[in-house]
Amino acid sequence: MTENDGDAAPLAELMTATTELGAALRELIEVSVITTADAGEVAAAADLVRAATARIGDARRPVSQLPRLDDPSEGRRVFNPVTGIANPMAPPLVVRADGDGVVAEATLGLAYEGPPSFVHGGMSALFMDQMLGSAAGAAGLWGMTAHLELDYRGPLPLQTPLVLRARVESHEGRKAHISGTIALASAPEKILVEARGLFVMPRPEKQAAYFGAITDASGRHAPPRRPGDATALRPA
Ligand SMILES: CCCCCCCCCCCCCCCC(=O)SCCNC(=O)CCNC(=O)[C@H](O)C(C)(C)COP(=O)(O)OP(=O)(O)OC[C@H]1O[C@@H](n2cnc3c(N)ncnc32)[C@H](O)[C@@H]1OP(=O)(O)O
Repeated sequence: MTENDGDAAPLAELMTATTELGAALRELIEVSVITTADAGEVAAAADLVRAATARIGDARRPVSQLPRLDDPSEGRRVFNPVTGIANPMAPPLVVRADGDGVVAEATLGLAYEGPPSFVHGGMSALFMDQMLGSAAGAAGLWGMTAHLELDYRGPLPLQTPLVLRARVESHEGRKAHISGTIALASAPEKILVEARGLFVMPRPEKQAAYFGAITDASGRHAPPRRPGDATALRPA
């Protein structure tokens, strides 16, 4: 938590409630694409969802303001669309250090479908982008995706445990070359998706232009104290 978060108890309560909402929405998304309920039931569900949206929809933060629950200087982004526990778009991937890289497991439902019964290729690119970025972070580097390419060697089945890996291959100056793979957890040696990416730490003037107006939940901005803290919020 950052020092300006105030009392820890309400924040813990907010984290619990927000995580609960994320989990409930994740279930809702999956059920919404897999349900065989009739039209009346689906329409009634839509009304319920709109009522829920109205209940919390009036209080909104601007895009330049980080959520109260985030602490990017410690890598906590609860609404990240791949790893964020509170973002229903995220499986979420739980990325952990493993050897000289990072690893995560995922079992994807029908909300991620591309070809019938298989994962959408764009989803694989999204997950690889995040995994490559996490590998950079785990190696003490950071950068924005400058180039990302994938080879799809075999389709990824839905509802089947997958294993995702990434590692930094080389780095020099502001550039890091990072690779990643996706395979079935039951056959980890048979690579189905291969990714290669170039991550570049933006030059200082670009960092300032991109992130200079970002504030924490109390409206305060603090300049980065280390390369990974483009939106660092700890007081200098
Ligand atoms: C245990 C786990 C812990 C984990 C703990 C941390 C977790 C943390 C996870 C976060 C994971 C987020 C993962 C998602 C990451 C995004 O989604 S980032 C969003 C998508 N990317 C973007 O929007 C970037 C858009 N592009 C840009 O803004 C600019 O092109 C860049 C990338 C900032 C580079 O601009 P710049 O700083 O002016 O760099 P520039 O001087 O042009 O180029 C520098 C060098 O890179 C080369 N380069 C630049 N672009 C390219 C290119 N496209 N192709 C080839 N070479 C290039 C240049 O040729 C140059 O090479 P050298 O001449 O130095 O050899």
